[in-house]
Amino acid sequence: MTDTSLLSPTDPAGAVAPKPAIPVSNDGSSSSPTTITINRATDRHEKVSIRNLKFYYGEHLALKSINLPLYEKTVTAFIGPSGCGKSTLLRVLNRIYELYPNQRAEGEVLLDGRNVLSPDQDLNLLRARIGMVFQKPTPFPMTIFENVAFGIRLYEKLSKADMEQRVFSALERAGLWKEVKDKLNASGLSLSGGQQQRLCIARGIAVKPDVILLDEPASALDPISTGKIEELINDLRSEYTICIVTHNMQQAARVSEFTAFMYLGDVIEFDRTEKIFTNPSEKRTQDYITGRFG
Ligand SMILES: Nc1ncnc2c1ncn2[C@@H]1O[C@H](COP(=O)(O)OP(=O)(O)OP(=O)(O)O)[C@@H](O)[C@H]1O
Repeated sequence: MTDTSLLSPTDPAGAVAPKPAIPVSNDGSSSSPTTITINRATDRHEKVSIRNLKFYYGEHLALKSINLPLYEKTVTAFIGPSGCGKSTLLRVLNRIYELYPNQRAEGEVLLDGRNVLSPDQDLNLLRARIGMVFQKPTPFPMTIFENVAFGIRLYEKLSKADMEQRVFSALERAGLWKEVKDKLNASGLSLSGGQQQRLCIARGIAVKPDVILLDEPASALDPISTGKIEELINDLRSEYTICIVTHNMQQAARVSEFTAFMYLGDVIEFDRTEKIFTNPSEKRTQDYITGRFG
């Protein structure tokens, strides 16, 4: 499987006063109990709009009805206790779940206004636009250069010189160039875990994605490698729409601008990260971030 993808362009930078928090029900209407708070921002462009998204593993409803914006050139963190649906939500966004039987999604995931769940969506193109990096680094058993070139070849025919330039700049962008420039023909598997993870990020960036999905990208790494991944996320946010699943709340607070707290297949609260971690609207969010459960 190819685990890369791309993301897009513009971000209306600027700090804007958020709209008042609107308690909404699971289906996004605003009429029901104050169990869910989705606090949309007025100063951001919605790159991805998730609407009434349900997801099933066989008969098991793993996502109940998610309504959520993902803002362009913004890092959104997904937090919540084990099994709440964080990874499942990421897996829906680039339809990677379709590699497995008996898994299905309902609802809409609009990328630049177009529903990527529609049957006529080209899956290769989708996975180029929305790339994914997994918890465990997944370099291919080929050279460092070829690991990055591989994804590009799936989508584009480049001259040798253009290919080299694209690969080199992806390695540079992923903060790996200095460490690998003298051994581009060594196996990707010969790198350390942290380097392998940055190689996977380089592979994703190389196809010029719009969105990058990071599923616990640093949880298998030592603190120094984790720091490098966080630096890289900070560096990439100006160009890409980034979603990160993490169990590390300090990490979510450090790297993200928005945070979604998930619980039992629902997004319970979505807001600016600072609000979530200092003054959440929902008691369940408060209980989770203060360690009362999870
Ligand atoms: N392949 C699968 N088949 C059936 N059920 C699954 C499968 N993968 C996940 N689930 C179920 O879907 C729900 C959501 O799982 P998911 O892995 O998305 O949670 P998560 O929040 O990412 O958990 P964690 O933090 O432990 O990684 C859980 O109830 C889980 O048991």
